[in-house]
Amino acid sequence: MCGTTREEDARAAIAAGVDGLGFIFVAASPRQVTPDQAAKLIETLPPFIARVGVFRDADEEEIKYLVDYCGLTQVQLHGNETPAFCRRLRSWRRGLSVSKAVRIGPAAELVDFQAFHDAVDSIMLDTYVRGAAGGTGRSFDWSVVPSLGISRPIILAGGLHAGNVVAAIEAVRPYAIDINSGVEAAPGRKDHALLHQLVTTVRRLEQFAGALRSSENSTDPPV
Ligand SMILES: O=C(O)c1ccccc1N[C@@H]1O[C@H](COP(=O)(O)O)[C@@H](O)[C@H]1O
Repeated sequence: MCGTTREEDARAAIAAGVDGLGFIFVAASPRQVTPDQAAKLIETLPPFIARVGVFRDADEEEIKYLVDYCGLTQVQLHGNETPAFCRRLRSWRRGLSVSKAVRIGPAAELVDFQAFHDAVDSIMLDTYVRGAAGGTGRSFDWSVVPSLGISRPIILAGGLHAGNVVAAIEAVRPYAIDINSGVEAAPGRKDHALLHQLVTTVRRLEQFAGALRSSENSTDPPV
């Protein structure tokens, strides 16, 4: 879950079952947190929860500083960061997970996904909206994803909410999803009921898919 600004939202997200929390360091965002806010929130988190810093065309040294200062385990890059930039961050700190966000839409950014193959740990797909870096609450045409030739794990983002998340997962089959404005009462203030509803929906789908896989793999003879 991205756009964490309050401790009660972090607690609710973890109780609902999210695997990671995102902290936005983008000045234009209504969900922006200061380094001190992020560090304090991160201090309260239990083990095994990913701590993700969200940046847009930030200075490399600033990102490195915030990784250490806040204890980030992952960075999510929403600007024009190049493969070389991503590669440098990834090799700077072994274990730091680097995700490049790419916006998809009618005027989609032209991206050579192969050039990012050995530069990032995952590709985040978000919706292209002119003039916006992210957090638009808008989804894109998921059917284009297979034609993009992405060879890294896909994190699907962009306007996901309890009402469309199953269709989104079925269409894209992503490694993970990122939720943000679809679980908010207002920018930066998560709605705990919406959050619970969305995460429960995803977990149910996972269990269902797991049950299907295990029945397909069953070696029991038919009765
Ligand atoms: O949420 C923001 O304000 C934001 C600002 C700048 C860069 C990224 C931002 N959020 C990311 O946008 C996607 C999609 O969000 P939504 O579900 O459409 O609201 C998500 O990855 C957020 O991490």
